[in-house]
Amino acid sequence: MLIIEGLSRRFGDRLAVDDICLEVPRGSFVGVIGRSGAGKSTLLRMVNRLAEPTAGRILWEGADITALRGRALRDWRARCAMVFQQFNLSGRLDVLTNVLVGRLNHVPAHRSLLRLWSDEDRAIALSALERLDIANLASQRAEHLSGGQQQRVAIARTLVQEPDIILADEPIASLDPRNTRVVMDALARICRDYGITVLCNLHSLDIARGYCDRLVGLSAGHLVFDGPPDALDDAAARELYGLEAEDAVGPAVHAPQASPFALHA
Ligand SMILES: Nc1ncnc2c1ncn2[C@@H]1O[C@H](COP(=O)(O)OP(=O)(O)OP(=O)(O)O)[C@@H](O)[C@H]1O
Repeated sequence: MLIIEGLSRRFGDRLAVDDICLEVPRGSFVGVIGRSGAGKSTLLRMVNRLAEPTAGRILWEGADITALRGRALRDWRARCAMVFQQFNLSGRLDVLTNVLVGRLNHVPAHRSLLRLWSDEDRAIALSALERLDIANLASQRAEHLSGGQQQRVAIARTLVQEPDIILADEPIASLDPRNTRVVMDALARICRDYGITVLCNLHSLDIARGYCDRLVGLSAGHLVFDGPPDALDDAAARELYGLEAEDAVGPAVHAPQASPFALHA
């Protein structure tokens, strides 16, 4: 269980996140929604301590994450993997090596520095690529892949970290509709198959409603909605998005039902 207690973050005189409280059971797929500047990224970044809270606490399985320092903090960051909009791959390195970077916390420093990956680590990385249906790309340079393929490599990299939580910060913002589905399907499958908690910032309300089992809506740093997608009616969407609501509210883009987690390159 992830518990967020009275979490705030101030930048100068602006409260980016203001006194947020949440309880997220393990294995949830939570969509964090709201207009630009609402505080979504800041909230996610605080969970893995890329941003420091000004006030409040974050607890994971009862442990106070906000108090972690040094090695314990590095371990937490490995268990709390991030997926970014811009993939953050090393373009000149091949796909397999990019995924192996996710194993850094599991191997001795001298081996990772010399890139002496064990057969076991390679097998784990290949297996993650297979799970994402891109094992055939293992030897290609990352910069030669499409955006959707690169995001799947980034997700494979998080998988080999063996995380408890995946924090996905606008993971589909730079993808076309087809790749959007492929990447969201992958996150949904990981959440379901491995019981990994996924917190996913999304601009598209349609995608959030179609894929997430819970939506958390932020407005100017405040929590203004927390509930299942069906409970987000037009009035709630209007409170979240204001004048943008008519653009934001549309039919939900549902994960495919017949073969919900089919992935195609
Ligand atoms: N490092 C920073 N320094 C100063 N202000 C910041 C910093 N990071 C975020 N902010 C401010 O905090 C507020 C929330 O930003 P945040 O990036 O969390 O919002 P967001 O909902 O993720 O927006 P977007 O959807 O555009 O990414 C914004 O007003 C932003 O300008």
